Amino acid sequence: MARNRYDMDEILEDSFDVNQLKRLAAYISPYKKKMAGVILLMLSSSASTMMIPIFLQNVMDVSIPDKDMKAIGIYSFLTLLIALYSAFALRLKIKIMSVVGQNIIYSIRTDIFKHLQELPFSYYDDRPHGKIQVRVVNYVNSLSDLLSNGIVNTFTDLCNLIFILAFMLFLDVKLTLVCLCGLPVLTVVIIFIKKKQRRAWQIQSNKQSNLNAYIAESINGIRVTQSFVRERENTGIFNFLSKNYQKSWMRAVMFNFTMGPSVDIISTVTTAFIYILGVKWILSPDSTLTVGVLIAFTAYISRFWAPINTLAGFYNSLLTAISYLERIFETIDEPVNVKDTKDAVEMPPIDGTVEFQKVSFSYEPDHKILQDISFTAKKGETYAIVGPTGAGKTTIVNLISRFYNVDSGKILIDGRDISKVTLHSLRTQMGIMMQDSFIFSGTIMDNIRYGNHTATDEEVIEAAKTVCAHDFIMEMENGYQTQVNERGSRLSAGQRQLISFARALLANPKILILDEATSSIDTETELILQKGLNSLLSGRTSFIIAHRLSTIKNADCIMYVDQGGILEKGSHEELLLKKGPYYKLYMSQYEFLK
Ligand SMILES: Nc1ncnc2c1ncn2[C@@H]1O[C@H](COP(=O)(O)OP(=O)(O)OP(=O)(O)O)[C@@H](O)[C@H]1O
Repeated sequence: MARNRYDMDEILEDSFDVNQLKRLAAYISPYKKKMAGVILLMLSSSASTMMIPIFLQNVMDVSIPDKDMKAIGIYSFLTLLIALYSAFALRLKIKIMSVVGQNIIYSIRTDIFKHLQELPFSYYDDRPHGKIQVRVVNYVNSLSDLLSNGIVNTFTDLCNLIFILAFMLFLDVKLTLVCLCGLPVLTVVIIFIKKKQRRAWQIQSNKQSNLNAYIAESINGIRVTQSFVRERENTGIFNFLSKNYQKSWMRAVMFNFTMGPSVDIISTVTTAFIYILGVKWILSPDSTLTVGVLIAFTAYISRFWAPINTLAGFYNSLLTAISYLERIFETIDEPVNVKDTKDAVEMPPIDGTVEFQKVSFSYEPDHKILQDISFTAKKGETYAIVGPTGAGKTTIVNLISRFYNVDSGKILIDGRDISKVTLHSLRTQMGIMMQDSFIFSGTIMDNIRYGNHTATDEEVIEAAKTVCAHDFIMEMENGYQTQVNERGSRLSAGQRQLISFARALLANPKILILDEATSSIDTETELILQKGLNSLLSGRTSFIIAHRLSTIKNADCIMYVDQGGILEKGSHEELLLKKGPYYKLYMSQYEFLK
């Protein structure tokens, strides 16, 4: 998959896929009864308001000439009642549809988030995180208007149009035909701008995504930015992206704003024609058209164009929503290529033998990172993986947890191919401490307990003691209940590592993976920690990646990885005797310390 950046637009869909609306309909479906109820309510309200011009006609043509004050009073009272009922119906509609709209949005957002939780590392490797966030938050929110008002209003307005047409035809067929002459003109306007309008909204969604990606990247990298005094350059990039967003937005809304005025112009012109022709027809000697009918008819014309205006608005929000829906469903459809196979079985309690059989792997096609790697770590053994930066050490341990699928070869745990067992049963039996010791917002207790919700406070404290984290935690204002921020910004790098370490241990794993677990910890603490660990590691198979070779000297086996393969392996003493790359690495560190 091509990598995407904040300054790269995502590929736009050319043709509109109706299936996206069908899929949206599936989210709407549970609320169709409520929506139908609201539509009926609105229809009853508009049907009653449609009586008002008829009252007007009667007042003009009958009650005023007859000086019938009682009838005028009744018509006024009925008009007031209808106005009150309409206000009540509108209020109820807003109340119900806001809840329905937000419920639908909630379901869509839940589905995206659930899917994002399952997507493999490779998905996140390939795109800026800001572009993912914008889909979950902004794009989904943008559907709010469509779902809360658009759909119900469209149905109501379509029915209104039919009612109004019926009333207009009832009043005067000729005037109705004059009024309908405006519709073909509107259709031409819609056909003319439709494609451009959709493309404009797609581009706008892209620019919004780029801007979001840059904001997320800038916030994450703010410390580096300020250290290298890059604020001005970054503001320049931001302004450029923000300007692009603004321009794309202006262009897209320009199309939207074309619709309203077009409807207004067409309605004004047809109304003018109706007045001219109406007056002319009234004045002709054999006319049946009365002043009351003409006034009532013109009252209907404005009602006739109002729903058309709303329908045009709905059409606008539909086109906007479609450009967002494309991105939302694209995320939900993103294939989870690291997942349980159909016949996947539960991994039985792991004993601990890990075997790589001719494993090859690449992140990107044609760029092999590991080539035909084979080794077997027996139950309870500590395997250290060393080698130069970028040699593939982290990649090896990521494959053991099946964060990526291998290109070829097999990884077996206790003789079982890990691609044939469920991910859940595999990963719950592993303790993984990654290079990035991510700390979540919450208490220290929560952070350590992250991988084992059922662990008691005592077990958490025990794990913290083992990794020498207990003392510094107790020195904090609320001990284990101290609140830490996302990324653990109020903790030192070493403290963050110790908390992640405790988290990995608490999962009580059969296989423990420590990727640069102690690189930020002072040597004195590391020495104490090492002692505690030795007893803890017994019985568990562990993989330790470390650049500081002093930490892995006692490993059962040390693998030196480089150039896509294992260049040598053996115990510390054996490798020193070989005088190969490990020896050179060790001597360089030894020399460095002298
Ligand atoms: N997500 C990724 N997408 C593409 N290439 C990657 C990705 N992650 C790592 N690589 C590449 O794979 C190679 C091995 O990376 P890996 O992280 O396994 O190295 P490492 O030996 O653990 O390095 P270090 O000692 O610096 O942690 C590197 O050349 C790196 O550029």
